[in-house]
Amino acid sequence: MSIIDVKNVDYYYQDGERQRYILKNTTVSFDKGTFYTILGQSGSGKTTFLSLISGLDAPQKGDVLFENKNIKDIGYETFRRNDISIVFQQYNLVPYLTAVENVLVPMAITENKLPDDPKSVAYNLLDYIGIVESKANRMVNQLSGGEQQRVAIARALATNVDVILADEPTGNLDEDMEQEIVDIFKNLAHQHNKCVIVVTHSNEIAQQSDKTYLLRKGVLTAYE
Ligand SMILES: Nc1ncnc2c1ncn2[C@@H]1O[C@H](COP(=O)(O)OP(=O)(O)OP(=O)(O)O)[C@@H](O)[C@H]1O
Repeated sequence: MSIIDVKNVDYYYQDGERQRYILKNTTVSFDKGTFYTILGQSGSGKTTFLSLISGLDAPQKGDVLFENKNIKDIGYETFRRNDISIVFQQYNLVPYLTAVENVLVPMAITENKLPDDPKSVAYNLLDYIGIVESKANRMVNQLSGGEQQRVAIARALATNVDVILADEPTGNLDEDMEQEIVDIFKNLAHQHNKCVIVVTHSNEIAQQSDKTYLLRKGVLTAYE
């Protein structure tokens, strides 16, 4: 059974009198244990697609299902808090907190059952992702870009969700760092059975994913 189903979704922006379609009658499913990329040029609607499957925005027509339940019925806020995590290009960390404090933030918000000692879990997650304890205790704005993105991924894992979404997660990083981050995503899908969906304009990243969809002129097609 798929974990996310997009069913017959239309999404458009009103542009004066005209409706500008970003998605037209889109149907697609995503499974656990798989690393997906959504490939599209700038302005093709990748971020919009991610907003719809993360419950940050709602389609004008059609439905998004999580574990066969409509996310509208789960409640968008509840869905965002408990069922998915997002990694952003700009990291979106809280600059005046340490790395480990950033990882603790979603743990304080989620309703998911968490281990008794969230702090040691946060240190373990950071360590797993390559941030040792001395760095975990630093303010995040004193870490490099690649390190900050690792903290953002550890934060995405903190609530133990099955779906990890990412919007151009390596857009600010050099090639070596990009490869390390892509390897982490692969590992999360293949060793930890997560559903990982990365939107990107990078063919190099798409080639390393298990399945790629191309978004162009409102149409999402499987890319072989
Ligand atoms: N709130 C809005 N109102 C009207 N048009 C919008 C709005 N948000 C986005 N758009 C337009 O919709 C199109 C798709 O935007 P989106 O940000 O989803 O594309 P993208 O593929 O993520 O682009 P990029 O890679 O440059 O971030 C763009 O042309 C954008 O200008």
